[in-house]
Amino acid sequence: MIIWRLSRACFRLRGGRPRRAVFDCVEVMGLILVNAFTKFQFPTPEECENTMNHTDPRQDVIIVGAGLAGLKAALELKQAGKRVTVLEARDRVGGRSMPGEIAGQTIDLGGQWVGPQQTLLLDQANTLGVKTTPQYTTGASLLSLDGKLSSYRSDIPRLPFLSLLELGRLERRWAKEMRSLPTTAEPWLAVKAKQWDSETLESWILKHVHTRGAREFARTIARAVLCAEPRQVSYLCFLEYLRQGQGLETLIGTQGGAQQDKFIGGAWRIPERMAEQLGGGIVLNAPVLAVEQNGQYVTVTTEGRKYTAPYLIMAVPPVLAGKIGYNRPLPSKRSALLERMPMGSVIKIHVAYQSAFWRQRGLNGAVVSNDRIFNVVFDQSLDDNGMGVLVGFIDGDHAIAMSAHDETARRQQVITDLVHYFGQDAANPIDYVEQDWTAEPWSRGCYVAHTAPGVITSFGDTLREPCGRIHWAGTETAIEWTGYLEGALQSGMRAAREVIAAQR
Ligand SMILES: Cc1cc2nc3c(=O)[nH]c(=O)nc-3n(C[C@H](O)[C@H](O)[C@H](O)COP(=O)(O)OP(=O)(O)OC[C@H]3O[C@@H](n4cnc5c(N)ncnc54)[C@H](O)[C@@H]3O)c2cc1C
Repeated sequence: MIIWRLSRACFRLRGGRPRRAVFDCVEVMGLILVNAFTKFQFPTPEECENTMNHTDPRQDVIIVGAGLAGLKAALELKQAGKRVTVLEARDRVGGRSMPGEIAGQTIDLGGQWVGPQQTLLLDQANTLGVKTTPQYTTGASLLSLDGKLSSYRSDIPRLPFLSLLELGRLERRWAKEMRSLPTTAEPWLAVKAKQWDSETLESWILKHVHTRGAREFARTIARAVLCAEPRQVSYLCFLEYLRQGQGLETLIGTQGGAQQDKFIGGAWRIPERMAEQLGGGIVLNAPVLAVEQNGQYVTVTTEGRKYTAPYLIMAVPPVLAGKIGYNRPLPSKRSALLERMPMGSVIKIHVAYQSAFWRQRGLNGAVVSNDRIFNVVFDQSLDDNGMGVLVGFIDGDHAIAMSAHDETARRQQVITDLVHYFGQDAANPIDYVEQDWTAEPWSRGCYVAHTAPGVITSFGDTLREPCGRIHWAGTETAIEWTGYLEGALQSGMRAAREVIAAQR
């Protein structure tokens, strides 16, 4: 309108009608003023701040989450010459890998063990100068089954003869069934996927395992590895977890298994050093609230800031990815999956004593129990001579129940259980440290997400599928060792590769 009036004024001037031209010019100025007042809106204080704080849009990739998956993706992208910003909700990096201290000894409040099969993690640690030390295994382990305490010297506890026979058969059956799953981590494509995903692990146990000892052992295993009750987990989900962890023996094993070694000084040093290697580009205390995909860019909103880049890697637990707002809604199948991948429940507890008194009695400090609340325990002492430290877990339903109590009540329960296992020597610890992962708002539980029946076969195929410019990482999306530090690294590498390929 304004342009039309201006060109008409010029035309009238050239045509020798100056009075009409002046009239047109006045009209134009009036129009400009009206437009300015009616269309211009003052930005809200929030918009002002957002505009001021908009980061450099020349970033190539934004990564949400500075756990091992997000950090690995960032390092891979940096190595490929990409500019990366990592946004982390907490005031520290590492996520489910977290430092702690008991009586002056550094400890892992989150992930800690590594097995010889976990080569990405071992290589990563080696590159960063983080060394391993074997888990202490000298001596006998303890089993507390239905109130009865016994000791054993292998990874399989001493059970009644028939239970042991059945347990052997069960292990062989699980090994065979897990081998029938695709090695590409697409369990929904398995020939028996629908059948195995139509029941819980508990209903499967009730149908196929008959002795009490073998049943209880199977249930304890599920609780120990997934921190969830067998009635909450689909049988297909459990089998896929076994497959990713190379079978039951490897998953629960110490020598030759996933608990063979620990990291000297703590596994948490790995993400810490990865962050140092990145040399900047990590924004802490920056919970991502919303993600907008517009044309060629993704814009991410944190409290008071916006970040823009062509691609985004979401490296947070599924349940938290589902809480973020998306301007272009995720495909309904994908949303449905995020809403149906709850985390397990676990409280990790360290207890320190003047000495590792159990070692002097020929025990290695390891305990498995079906009848106690503090039901999985390991030795965490540095050596034979100094302070003794035990580390263990309260998991599944027990974790939810104990989370509702205060620390004094939990401590009392833990010490009571330790006295049941190790006798009165365990009654007087010198220090106690706990980490309740069910209460962590930026994890919402641990170690890993699981799925109930029907979820994998209905929605599972969207697990790693990019949604526009959003790519997915995090241990839950791993192809091997989901739930572990190894799986987190592997998922970060895969997501980085996807983004590099998409940018070509
Ligand atoms: C008690 C315990 C014991 C374990 N034991 C072992 C073990 O012995 N060996 C082993 O290999 N693994 C173990 N694990 C599992 C291992 O720690 C995890 O698999 C791994 O750390 C997951 O890494 P990740 O990067 O996928 O996710 P995370 O570590 O969860 O990282 C995700 C990050 O995203 C951040 N975040 C979440 N939401 C947002 C948001 N909206 N905006 C910004 N940031 C956000 C979180 O703060 C977090 O830092 C254990 C875990 C726990 C808790």
